[in-house]
Amino acid sequence: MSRERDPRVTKAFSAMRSIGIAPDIVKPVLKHLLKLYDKNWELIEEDNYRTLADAIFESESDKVVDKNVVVEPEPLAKKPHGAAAEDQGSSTLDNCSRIRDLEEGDIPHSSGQKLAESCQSVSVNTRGENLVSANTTDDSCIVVVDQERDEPGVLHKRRKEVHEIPGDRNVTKPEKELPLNHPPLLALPSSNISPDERNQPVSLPSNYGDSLQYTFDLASSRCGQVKICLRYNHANGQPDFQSPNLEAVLKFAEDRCTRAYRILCPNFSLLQLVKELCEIYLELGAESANRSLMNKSSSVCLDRTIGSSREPPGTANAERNINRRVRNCSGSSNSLSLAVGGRNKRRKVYQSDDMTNGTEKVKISLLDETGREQLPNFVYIPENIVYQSAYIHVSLARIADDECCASCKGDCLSSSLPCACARETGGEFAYTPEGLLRKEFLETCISMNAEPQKHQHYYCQDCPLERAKSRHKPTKCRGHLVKKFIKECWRKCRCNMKCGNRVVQRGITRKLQVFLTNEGKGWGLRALEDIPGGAFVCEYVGEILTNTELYERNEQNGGKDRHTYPVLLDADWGSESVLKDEEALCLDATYYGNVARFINHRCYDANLIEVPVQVEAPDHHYYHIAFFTKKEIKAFEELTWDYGIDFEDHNHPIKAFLCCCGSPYCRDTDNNKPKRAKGIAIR
Ligand SMILES: C[S@@+](CC[C@H](N)C(=O)[O-])C[C@H]1O[C@@H](n2cnc3c(N)ncnc32)[C@H](O)[C@@H]1O
Repeated sequence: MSRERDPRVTKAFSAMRSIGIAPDIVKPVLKHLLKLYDKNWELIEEDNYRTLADAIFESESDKVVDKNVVVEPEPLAKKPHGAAAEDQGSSTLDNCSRIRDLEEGDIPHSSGQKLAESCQSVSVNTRGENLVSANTTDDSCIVVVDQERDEPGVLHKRRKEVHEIPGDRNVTKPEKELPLNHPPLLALPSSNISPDERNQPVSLPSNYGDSLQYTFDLASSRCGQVKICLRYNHANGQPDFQSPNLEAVLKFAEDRCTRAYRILCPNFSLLQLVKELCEIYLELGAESANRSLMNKSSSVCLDRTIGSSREPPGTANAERNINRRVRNCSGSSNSLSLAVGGRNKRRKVYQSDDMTNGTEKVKISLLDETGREQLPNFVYIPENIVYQSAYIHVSLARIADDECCASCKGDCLSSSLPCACARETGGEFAYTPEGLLRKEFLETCISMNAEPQKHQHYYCQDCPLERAKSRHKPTKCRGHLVKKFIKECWRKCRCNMKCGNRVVQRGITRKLQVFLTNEGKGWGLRALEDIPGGAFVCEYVGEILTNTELYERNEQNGGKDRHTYPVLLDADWGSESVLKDEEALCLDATYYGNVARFINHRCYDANLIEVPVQVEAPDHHYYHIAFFTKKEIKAFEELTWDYGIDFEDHNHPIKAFLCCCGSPYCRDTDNNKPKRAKGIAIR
């Protein structure tokens, strides 16, 4: 009987085939990866099989190195870069074949230069439009940036004038005037690159460190052209060396950088990075007052600029950064704090590549492009922690047998009947096998949030909220919405950690970033990848306080904190006649919290929704607040949540902020009046 092939294997083979890799090459690598990742297909399938493709390319290049013979690889119709099926036509670089398509007169010639098939040069301009390949005589690659400039001290020349700059000995004049959309055709044999009168090239000597067998030259001309020459001397000693296709080199390098430096921008481009390098070089060179800085430390600063996780090239922010000047580099080598100066003013761009200090499974970066904001002062914690008096007693004995699935095995979602935990959720699993909220569950939660008055409420006999406000004369309870809970499987359950009914407890998996918003809301949280609707994003984590402790805390600081972050855990408050003080709980993320403390409010059409999730405690006094996407979210979209503030409630102990959510349904009718106090109590 023939065994049926796992559809995931078939898919992997076909993804690789689409980029020209034969199954016999794929098979051993895939096998190895499956073993390495303990059959975790997600890691292999991620980014359209990027890991698999990388592993194949690595193993192929290892073969070449190991045997010191060139293995003729399968012709790579397309090279994976983010997507295996990327269209080669969208590639930004041409290789030698393109040159042959050009007219003879268009091919750049420099004096005495012979064209060799093996090497290409690339030209880019600041508009990112013109790229050309040409051949040079040695194994170096040359990048030319043609930047039009009109700043004093830097000549502004149109492209067709570029070749007429006196003193620019390195730039070859093409015979013909180029069509407007045609790239500048400049081929510069690296050996001929010499400094012009103004800017000396930055050059690392070939004996810079024992292993550094390359030279790296940067030179600029008066017309604003910057030339980079890279020479790798090892190649000279290898008779079999063949210059690789430049397009492949760039794409490999992009892939490698993306992984090594954890670049999250899908549009990361090495060419853009090179372009920025040239532009920074030009800008520094143009500033004569900074000449000494340029001579002494520019190479250090440039290294840092590139090595640090500034906005990845290719993004709007990277474009903006081009106009900034590096004046000073500070911070330790792994601190990504970088000082960037504008022409007349100093600016600081605070960045951290992981504000969680390694406490989450994924890194979460922090970015302030304006340099205006103080870094948030709080301690990052990935899980809630009791401040002092909150009564949270977690013990196996308190979990009754019918409150867990003690007879389940493997993945509860794969069983035809809902397990005991699912019965606690309301008879059905809340999650799909893909780990998303089921549509009906999500829709009910959204409707409950949008129109709470249409849903059932609990009314406490003795409301802890009112009691905290006035011990002697508490007013009537205003009601607490009866919430829809998720009960996840936990320790006493016999399913495994990969069970589909364990989502929130696995923690953050999405790529997120804390950034400074432009609308005056302070810091905010955004997605760095597309996230489907119904996906878990993060939990609201903070100190677990009793309602009284929260009230006292607020009294003590007199509402001085610009941002306060309490959330009530009031789902069960009305179910008991008198709730003990230590059981009326809330979460405060002001001093201890996670990324959720940065989620800003948006009236009605926020993209996140909070769902109460029970993990360890069997009662509803304590539970987790989990944020799920209401709909698909695009990369770089800010993540928002409707705090449920009644902006008209002027008697609330904490004054609401002036809402700048920008929603067409904004409930704050006061938002064109003078600013109110900041700080809120959320729900
Ligand atoms: C949970 S925090 C969100 C993170 C906060 N922006 C920060 O910088 O730390 C809530 C505070 O953010 C600010 N905020 C949130 N949403 C806002 C909005 N729509 N308009 C104005 N301020 C907002 C308010 O100061 C509020 O007290």
